[in-house]
Amino acid sequence: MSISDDFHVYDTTLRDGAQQEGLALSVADKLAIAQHLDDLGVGFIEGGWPGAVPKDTEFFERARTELHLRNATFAAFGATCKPGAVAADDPQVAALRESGAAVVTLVAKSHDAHVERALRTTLDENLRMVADTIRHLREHGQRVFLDTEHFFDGYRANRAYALEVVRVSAEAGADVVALCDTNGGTLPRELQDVVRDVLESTGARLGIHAHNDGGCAVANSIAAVEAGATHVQGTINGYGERTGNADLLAVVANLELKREMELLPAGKLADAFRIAHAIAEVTNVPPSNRAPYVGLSAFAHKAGLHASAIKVDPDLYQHTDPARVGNDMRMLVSEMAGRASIELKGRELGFELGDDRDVVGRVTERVKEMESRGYTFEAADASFSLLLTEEVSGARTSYFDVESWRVITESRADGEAVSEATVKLVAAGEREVVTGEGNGPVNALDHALRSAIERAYPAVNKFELVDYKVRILDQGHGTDAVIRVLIETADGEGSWVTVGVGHNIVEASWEALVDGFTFGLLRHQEVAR
Ligand SMILES: CC(=O)SCCNC(=O)CCNC(=O)[C@H](O)C(C)(C)COP(=O)(O)OP(=O)(O)OC[C@H]1O[C@@H](n2cnc3c(N)ncnc32)[C@H](O)[C@@H]1OP(=O)(O)O
Ligand SMILES: CC(=O)C(=O)O
Repeated sequence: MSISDDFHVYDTTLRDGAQQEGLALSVADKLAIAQHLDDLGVGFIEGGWPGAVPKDTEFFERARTELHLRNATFAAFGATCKPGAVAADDPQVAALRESGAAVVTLVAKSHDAHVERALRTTLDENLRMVADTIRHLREHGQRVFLDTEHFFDGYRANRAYALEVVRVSAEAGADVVALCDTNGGTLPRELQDVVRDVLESTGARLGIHAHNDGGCAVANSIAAVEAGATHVQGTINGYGERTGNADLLAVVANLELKREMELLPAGKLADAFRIAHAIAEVTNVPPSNRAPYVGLSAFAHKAGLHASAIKVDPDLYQHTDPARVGNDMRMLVSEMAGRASIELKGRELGFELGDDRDVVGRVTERVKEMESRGYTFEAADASFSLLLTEEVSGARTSYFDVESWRVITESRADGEAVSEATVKLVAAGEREVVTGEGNGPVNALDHALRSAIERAYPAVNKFELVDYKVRILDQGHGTDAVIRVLIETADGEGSWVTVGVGHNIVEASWEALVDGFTFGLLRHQEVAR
């Protein structure tokens, strides 16, 4: 059962979202996403087009027994019957009937040129197809929503016909007529005027289905709701064909937080961040950091002036409290930092620096100076933490003293290139001279370093290099350029990022590697010996 019929939050991630280039969902993926959507509390989940896409037919079959929805109602998507045919005899309409979905969302033409040129039939025949299919499904006990393809372009070309499609649909029994901005090029003010006119002229219950080709899908959805639409369609993370559909979480968050509408079950908006990211894991499409509300950067502050005001009151630089959508405020430390940024970031990392103006001043200067040489701390919290520890305690955290390291790469007779590293260091009073092999120089150094210190610090065996990023900073200099390396290390419980910079890629990698191990040992509360 849907939560409330007064306003519909209608998700089409599994149908229109799946039309995104590069997104391919298995039936298991679709079931997992449907579960997340139900947990979020949307009213309707459009599961796909049974009868047209075999996976979607299977999805509806399996969903019946494998999913027990608490909040949402399934909708099956499909087209009206064909020109010259009756709905009762149409195999695709039969598939919609047999899907078991309580709701069928029919797509119909509402633009005269599409009826005549794409459907190759008359305007009257299209109206008959729409009415016949709606009536047929209603007689078989299904609720019908109607998606009017290309509605806004159709309205511009032939207002009377576009309105007639809405009227006929409502009279035939469609509960909602969703006006579709299929090509996504309509602007909010025009869209709002059209929605108002359709509402006044037809009295039908209206919905909105907006695409983002002009970058206005969320704004258009809100504009439609403000003009009287009571059904809003969209997708999680704005997935969809071309530039995507309206990002449903942004639409809902805006309406709940800025218009005081209650659309999801109480408290569920605070799951938005978690669910957007959980669904991105299933789709295997990296989530955009810059997504409104749920992006990692949505509440990340970099400019020093912002931080100084946020110190007084976070609301001074935030449009809403990130906790309301399950996100967090983050401070970014960079060359644009001021004292306040350092103080707030320090607090985030567990350092109370408020009373120590000298330390804050020194750290600010060091960050600016190091960033001017190519370091970046905003993505390397662990290196920044080590820097802070050094300035607070007066000494660099050190678990081992490196005497020297070297690495060679040889091409063997079999054509394979392998690297061998030698590391000489003193750990816990013992001198170690250790070699390590690897499929590249950094891999070899990683093996040698971990062998050299594992006797003194066994925790190092839990560390794993999970990501390695290289960036050439002054590209004009070719092989003489400055190189920045970011290394992410994990220990099964979490991960941390360190940075190294140098003219030599191996030298930069070594710096990031040593910081990575040092931070890891500190994290495991190993005592430097
Ligand atoms: C705007 C949207 O995103 S709507 C959703 C679009 N989604 C999809 O297309 C994904 C699933 N689609 C499919 O699997 C296939 O396209 C199918 C099974 C629907 C149809 O495949 P085919 O029969 O091979 O036809 P094809 O895709 O080439 O053409 C579509 C046919 O539907 C007709 N059609 C288009 N819109 C409608 C409509 N609203 N009502 C009835 N028929 C329609 C077209 O005129 C065309 O008919 P024709 O075969 O007589 O020329
Ligand atoms: C129905 C649909 O997906 C559209 O018109 O964009």
